[in-house]
Amino acid sequence: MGNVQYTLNKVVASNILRRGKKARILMLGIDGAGKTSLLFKMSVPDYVVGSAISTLGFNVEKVKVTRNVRFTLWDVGGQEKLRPFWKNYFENTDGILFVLDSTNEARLLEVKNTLENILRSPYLKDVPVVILANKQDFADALDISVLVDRLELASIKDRRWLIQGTSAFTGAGVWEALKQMKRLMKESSRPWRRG
Ligand SMILES: Nc1nc2c(ncn2[C@@H]2O[C@H](COP(=O)(O)OP(=O)(O)OP(=O)(O)O)[C@@H](O)[C@H]2O)c(=O)[nH]1
Ligand SMILES: [Mg+2]
Repeated sequence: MGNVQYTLNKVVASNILRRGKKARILMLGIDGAGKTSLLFKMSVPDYVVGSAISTLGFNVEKVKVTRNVRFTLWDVGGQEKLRPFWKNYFENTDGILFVLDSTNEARLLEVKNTLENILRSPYLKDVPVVILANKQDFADALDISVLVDRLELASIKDRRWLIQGTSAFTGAGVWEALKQMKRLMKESSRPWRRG
């Protein structure tokens, strides 16, 4: 009997390993930040950023981060009138990719308020956040250190977070962002959603 149970446990364990881990990642940020462009840069080989079509609903894509880890990425439209719907996507989220346009200094306060609102949600308690300082291919993009300061990121003390420069145009930092997210999730005490 003991042996049967032992064998059974081993089979179950190996099945879980083979299936790997799946995580639900939510991409948020105000309109024009580059969420959809980054989503496709992450999931579509040879993707080239195109004309601006603001997202009215959502896009969802799967990406393989490592042999065992897959992310389901949800990109939700960021126009102000759509933001009240974001909360419908919060439940079961394992990680937040918060995207901002590093060239748009005029909207930084809006970006700051938007991020703070998201992080207040009880559904997103303890959920790690990677802030993507996007459009770093532009010469006038704000430096990471300036963004840390202006967005008062040091005041985020209730979860793991980091900021990563990206460009959906060149692809710079895009892969790193996914790896960093995986690392933050691993470090967080929160259990992963079973995929
Ligand atoms: N040069 C450059 N352009 C970018 C980058 N990321 C996005 N863009 C452009 O910025 C515009 C807005 O990008 P989107 O990906 O549509 O932005 P979004 O965050 O999905 O916007 P909503 O769907 O309205 O919430 C598009 O014209 C993109 O081509 C980038 O890293 N570099
Ligand atoms: Mg979009």
